[in-house]
Amino acid sequence: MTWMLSGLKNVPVPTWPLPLVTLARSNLSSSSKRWVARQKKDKFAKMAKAESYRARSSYKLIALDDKYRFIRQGGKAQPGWVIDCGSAPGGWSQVVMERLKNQRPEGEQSVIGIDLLPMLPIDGVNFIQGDFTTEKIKREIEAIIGDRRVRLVLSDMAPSFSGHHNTDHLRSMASRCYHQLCEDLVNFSDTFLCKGGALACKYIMGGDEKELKEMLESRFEKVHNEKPESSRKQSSERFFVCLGKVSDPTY
Ligand SMILES: C[S@@+](CC[C@H](N)C(=O)[O-])C[C@H]1O[C@@H](n2cnc3c(N)ncnc32)[C@H](O)[C@@H]1O
Repeated sequence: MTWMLSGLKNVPVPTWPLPLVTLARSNLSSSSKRWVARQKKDKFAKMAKAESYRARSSYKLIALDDKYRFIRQGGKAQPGWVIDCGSAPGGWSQVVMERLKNQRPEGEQSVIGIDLLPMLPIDGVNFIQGDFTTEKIKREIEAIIGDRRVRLVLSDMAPSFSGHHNTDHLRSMASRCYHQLCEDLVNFSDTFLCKGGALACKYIMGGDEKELKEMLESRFEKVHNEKPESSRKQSSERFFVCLGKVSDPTY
């Protein structure tokens, strides 16, 4: 059985989309049953369903953007690409497209979504399946963006694990994997993000966040540390919102 450490919560959840009622009746561990019960009560899960968002995580991006306005810099969509790393199932890409609505020429794609997993199409989103750190994906991005700039990089990425681990082991592995993902993301934004551009990324608290913040502060004019209301209190995830990249991209 394959398990994924979801970015939305720090409990193992199955990676396939079984209906909650099936999960509730199946032979699940007590922690997974608690997760199913929480999902049924969860205000943001209900809102996501009602508003047709593919994930409750959409509300995390909505809260961050309501506060810092990085999707439409200056209140008006700026030319250039938005890259959504770890985009599947598509909740964040949906929010970006919604906020860019009527602000891009008809038929023009303005968002690149990248994920290890497949993602159902979203109008205006150019999806690439693969690992964002690989040369292959970087070449595909270069082919898409041509000489246009990338003005925003988003990451809600979460590492996935397989096998059976005790909780402490899983937590420490998660912390190390997140840190590596964040470092890879900083290198990625060094390569693609334009001067003046913004980066919003998830990280989890685990001891290395000071080092990560310093890396970001050396590259951006402002680095804000946020915990949106929709991020569960018991989850150690937080978000950095970094504004005003100080240098040009290197690609
Ligand atoms: C919490 S989910 C993202 C949810 C998404 N923001 C949404 O709102 O629908 C995290 C995603 O990160 C992806 N991911 C993890 N490592 C990755 C990598 N190296 N390259 C691309 N995607 C990755 C996972 O496959 C997973 O789908």
